[in-house]
Amino acid sequence: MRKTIVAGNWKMNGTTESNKALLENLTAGLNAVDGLVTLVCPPAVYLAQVKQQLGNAPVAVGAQNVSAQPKGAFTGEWSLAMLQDLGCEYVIIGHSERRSIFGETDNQVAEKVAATLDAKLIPVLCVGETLEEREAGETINVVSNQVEAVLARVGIAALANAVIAYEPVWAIGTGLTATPQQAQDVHKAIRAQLAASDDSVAENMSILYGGSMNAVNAAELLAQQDIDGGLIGGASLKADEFLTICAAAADSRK
Ligand SMILES: O=C[C@H](O)COP(=O)(O)O
Repeated sequence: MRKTIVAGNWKMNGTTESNKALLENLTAGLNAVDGLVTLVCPPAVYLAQVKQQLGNAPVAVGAQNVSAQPKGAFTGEWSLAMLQDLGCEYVIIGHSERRSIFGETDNQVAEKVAATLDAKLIPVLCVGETLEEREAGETINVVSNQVEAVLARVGIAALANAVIAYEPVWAIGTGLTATPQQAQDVHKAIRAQLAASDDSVAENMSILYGGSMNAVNAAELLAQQDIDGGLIGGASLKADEFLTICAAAADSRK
């Protein structure tokens, strides 16, 4: 059975104090559940703090981005070796904010995924369409091209070690959520795309939904057959909301 993953993307939020309180509340309320991964992705400057505070708690730590370069004169960047050094296990790659604000291309995203897989960390590859693309009926094409760019670079066998997150851009931070059916349709299409290369990779791939997932709508989204967790922004900054989503994810496995 594929893993269910509840990932908190803290984006550019937090302070040493607020991180400490958030993690205290989170770990106090969290129940370890077989097959359920709870993941937090703080800003890079706080990765060491978060990793240290979590200790042996059943919460994995990920970065929100990484350089595909191994080392050297790349001011402002950090490497996979540095993330390994800190004990990070996951890296969010190709988030729509990286694509739209920082101009990351499909090729750059593919290089980052390839480097992350080589380093034996787990990439969380983000894909998703804009509102214009959805209204033009292009959703499946857009998402499938984003997946294909990575598939063509790393191959299906390596991609088996990744996680995919479908995040409709129009639902991110807007309070607008894809309906469970809209999300399920895209997740199903992604799985079918993978199955065209390898049935077993497709069957075992965790495909997360992201875009205004919260304590109220999580259960219904997570009940969909092809939704295997969430990539949560705003609601991951509140321990009680995030814990409610984790509980809904645990229930969805029953
Ligand atoms: O990475 C997380 C997504 O961008 C979703 O963010 P949101 O839950 O604030 O809409």
